[in-house]
Amino acid sequence: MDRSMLPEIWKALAAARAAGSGTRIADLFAADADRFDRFSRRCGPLLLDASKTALTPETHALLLDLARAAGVEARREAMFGGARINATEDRAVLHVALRARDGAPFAREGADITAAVRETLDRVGGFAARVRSGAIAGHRGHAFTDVVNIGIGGSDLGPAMATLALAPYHDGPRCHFVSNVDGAHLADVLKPLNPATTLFIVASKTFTTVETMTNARSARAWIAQALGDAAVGDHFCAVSTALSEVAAFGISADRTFGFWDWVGGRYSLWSAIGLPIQIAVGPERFADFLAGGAAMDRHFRTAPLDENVPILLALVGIWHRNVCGFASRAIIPYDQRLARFPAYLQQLDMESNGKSVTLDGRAPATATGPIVWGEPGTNAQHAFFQLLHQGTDIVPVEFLIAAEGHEPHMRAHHDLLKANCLAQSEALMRGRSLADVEAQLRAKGLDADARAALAPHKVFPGNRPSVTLAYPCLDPFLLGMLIALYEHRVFVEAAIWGINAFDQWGVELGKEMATNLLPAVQGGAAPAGSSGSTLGLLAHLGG
Ligand SMILES: O=P(O)(O)OC[C@H]1O[C@](O)(CO)[C@@H](O)[C@@H]1O
Repeated sequence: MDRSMLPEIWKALAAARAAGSGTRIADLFAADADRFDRFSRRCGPLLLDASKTALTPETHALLLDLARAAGVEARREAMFGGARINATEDRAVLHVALRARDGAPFAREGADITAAVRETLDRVGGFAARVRSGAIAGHRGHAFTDVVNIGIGGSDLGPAMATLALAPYHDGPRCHFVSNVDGAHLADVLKPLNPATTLFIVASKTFTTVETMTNARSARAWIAQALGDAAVGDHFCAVSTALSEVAAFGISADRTFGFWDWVGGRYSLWSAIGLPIQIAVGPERFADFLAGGAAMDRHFRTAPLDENVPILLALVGIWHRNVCGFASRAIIPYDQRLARFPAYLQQLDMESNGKSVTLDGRAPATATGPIVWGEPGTNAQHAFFQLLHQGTDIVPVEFLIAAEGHEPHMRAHHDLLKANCLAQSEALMRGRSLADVEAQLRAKGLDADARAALAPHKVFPGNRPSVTLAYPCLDPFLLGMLIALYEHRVFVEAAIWGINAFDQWGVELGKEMATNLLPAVQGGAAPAGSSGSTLGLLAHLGG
């Protein structure tokens, strides 16, 4: 099978979708007692249930053919083998090497990179351990009570999301995250902190990102003003691939942790960028986190396509995006500590797959990455679920739920959380018919006119798809599995679409224009060609 077969398979999928359009998801359960088992897959403690979608054995088989014809397996091997699959940046994509724990060598250009990875992560772990114990202290000898990570995008979202997710394991200094160039962010974070007990991590792959460097310079001034210039070195460390830029900023080599151009920013929390996670929960739990990622990698690489969890999650994504035409997907963790997970996935998914050009420079034959959004349940139910249940757009939902919370003394809370999560996927699927609504209203004693006026508003169309990821408990290992699962999902979808998931040229234009506009904001002339709108806004906002 090869890509020349894709048009035929897309056509067969469209035909199967049209043929099945009269069948509701709920009816598929009635027709198949094994539907849950047929469309659920497991990887260790993680279960993916895709049975509440309109997939049938026929469409599932076609989707698997799509993956085969698109060369997903060969591309997967190319990634694990260190090929330069990020063609537009001429880079290998080897974040999987960061979490390899079984001693298997990872090679790039024929050279084993495992030793360098191990050495750097051991250095990071050693530094984190000494910050945690107080062996590394501030300029005046006080142990660090607070750590502020200054970074943005992949140098922020991963560590911020994971640190919150692992809050029950947090036994190190408090960790804070400053990303926005809006001075409000840094100011509000620093307000309650004591410079003498605060350590800054400047996290930037390039060490040129304007937001991060601006925040880092302001943080340096904050330390210098409170403790003197000589204190700065003791209160800063850095994570970057640009070691000379770090040195130029004034951070010493023994407090600088490198990584490599083959680690994309949005795939970097497994690297030294994970330093805040290591400081928060300790190197041993970070090792469990890496082990969870590695377990998902092994599964992704070795499980047959039909048993492969990332493959199924990707195929469901393709089904909804391309065959059903749904423009977005909602990520709803019924897990408050995954509150930042949707934002993290927005970068992972949308920066990777928000592309309109294929690897060979053409327009894609199909739509590519959907809009990804979400918030934790149950809060989301009281905010935007109205639209999910009764709106005119269908938004497939991805629910996440743990069997157990970390608060055994609050069992009643977790029972309610679980019941709500399961109820929502069931309600989205089943809906409520006009006949049912009318019967309910009749039972309440409403007369015919009142029933006719009210009933249409209380109808739920149903037949709205969702998948559920269920796991025993959100621990470091499980979190590692979950993130790696979504990374591989994004990878498989990109392989099917034929796009490069590892570049991000789409962020450049805005950065360039901001640089050009800065002088005008500061009272100078506006760049030639500025639109009337921008000129009007500049005048209104003032220099
Ligand atoms: O780590 P850096 O180099 O500061 O970049 C931060 C983020 O900026 C981006 O390049 C997008 O602007 C992301 O891909 C990256 O994660």
